[in-house]
Amino acid sequence: MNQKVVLITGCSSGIGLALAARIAKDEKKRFMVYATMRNLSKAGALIEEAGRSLGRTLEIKQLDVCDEDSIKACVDSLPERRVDILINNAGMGLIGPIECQSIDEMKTVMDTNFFGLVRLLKEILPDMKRRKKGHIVVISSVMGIQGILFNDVYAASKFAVEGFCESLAVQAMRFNLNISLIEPGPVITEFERKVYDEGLKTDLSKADKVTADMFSNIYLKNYKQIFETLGQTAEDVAEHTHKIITMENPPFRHQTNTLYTPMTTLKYADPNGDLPIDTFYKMVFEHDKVFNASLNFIKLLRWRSRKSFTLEKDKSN
Ligand SMILES: NC(=O)C1=CN([C@@H]2O[C@H](COP(=O)(O)OP(=O)(O)OC[C@H]3O[C@@H](n4cnc5c(N)ncnc54)[C@H](OP(=O)(O)O)[C@@H]3O)[C@@H](O)[C@H]2O)C=CC1
Ligand SMILES: CC1=C(/C=C/C(C)=C/C=C/C(C)=C/C=O)C(C)(C)CCC1
Repeated sequence: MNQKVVLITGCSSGIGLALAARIAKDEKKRFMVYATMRNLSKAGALIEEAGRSLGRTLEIKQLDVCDEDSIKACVDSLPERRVDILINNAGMGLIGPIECQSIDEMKTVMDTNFFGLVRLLKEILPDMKRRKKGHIVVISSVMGIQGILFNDVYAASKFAVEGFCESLAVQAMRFNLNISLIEPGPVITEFERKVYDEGLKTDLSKADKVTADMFSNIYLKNYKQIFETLGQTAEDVAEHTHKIITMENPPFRHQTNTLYTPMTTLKYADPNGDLPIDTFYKMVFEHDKVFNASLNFIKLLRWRSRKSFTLEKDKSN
């Protein structure tokens, strides 16, 4: 059988883990998945989730996207160094006022989210070009097209990824290669917990009172609520991505969360760029009660539809 080789980064948790398991369990067994992570001692959750696909359509390998040697060693270990589909997923978040973040912290975010992709492509792209076959899939974010309050550096890293891929896409086309940017909104994973916990620990003494207050009492206060209301599961994002890699003509950009699209649409609706900024400002500072009421309303609708789905399932069992 002519299986496609899929290499995925950052599979110890969240979206990477869900993606590796979903693609390895493809109904038609179309893929051989190399699920990679920087620290193999964290493989337990993936091993459990992979079940019978482990050793058949899924293998686990070490790869740190910040370490060129580890990328090369991983690619060299693959049969004929072949990668048909690269899924660049490894990434990290960072929130807070820039006054309270060190340049080193910011560099780590850029190094992981942006240069991680660049390092992988430097290793894999020449072979894909030679074979004139391949699909580069990047887990970007809605923050790859739209900045969000207190996500300055994280959004910059995702904008960098998007600018890089958009530039590369024309060249890729010449070699019959596809590039797809997957743009999830909030997803309930370790990312959310890590970013929130780090956010709570931020030393706000370097920020002025207005900024510190905005971060604690507006951003952090709304953060959990946004994830609870609009958040998707990692499995949901994996399902979208599985669909993208099985398409004949995959799109360049794909947003996974329809509840979030009203926000991103604002970006495309105004060439001056003021509309999303004004709207976010008003949502936060002027219409916060309406904004919170809307979130609660969406939460209620989602709870009711989940409840009726469970009842239907119970009836049919
Ligand atoms: N959760 C969300 O709301 C959203 C997430 N995204 C993006 O999705 C991707 C996955 O995040 P998500 O699953 O949510 O978060 P998780 O924190 O659950 O997963 C991140 C993964 O990246 C890995 N990673 C971090 N640094 C490196 C590195 N140097 N080399 C290899 N792997 C590394 C982590 O490994 P380790 O366990 O060793 O730290 C982990 O496996 C990221 O690119 C993120 O930006 C996009 C939109 C929304
Ligand atoms: C929508 C919205 C907010 C927060 C959005 C968040 C928190 C989005 C998180 C997205 C993530 C985590 C993407 C990862 O790549 C604010 C600023 C509270 C108020 C204005 C409207």
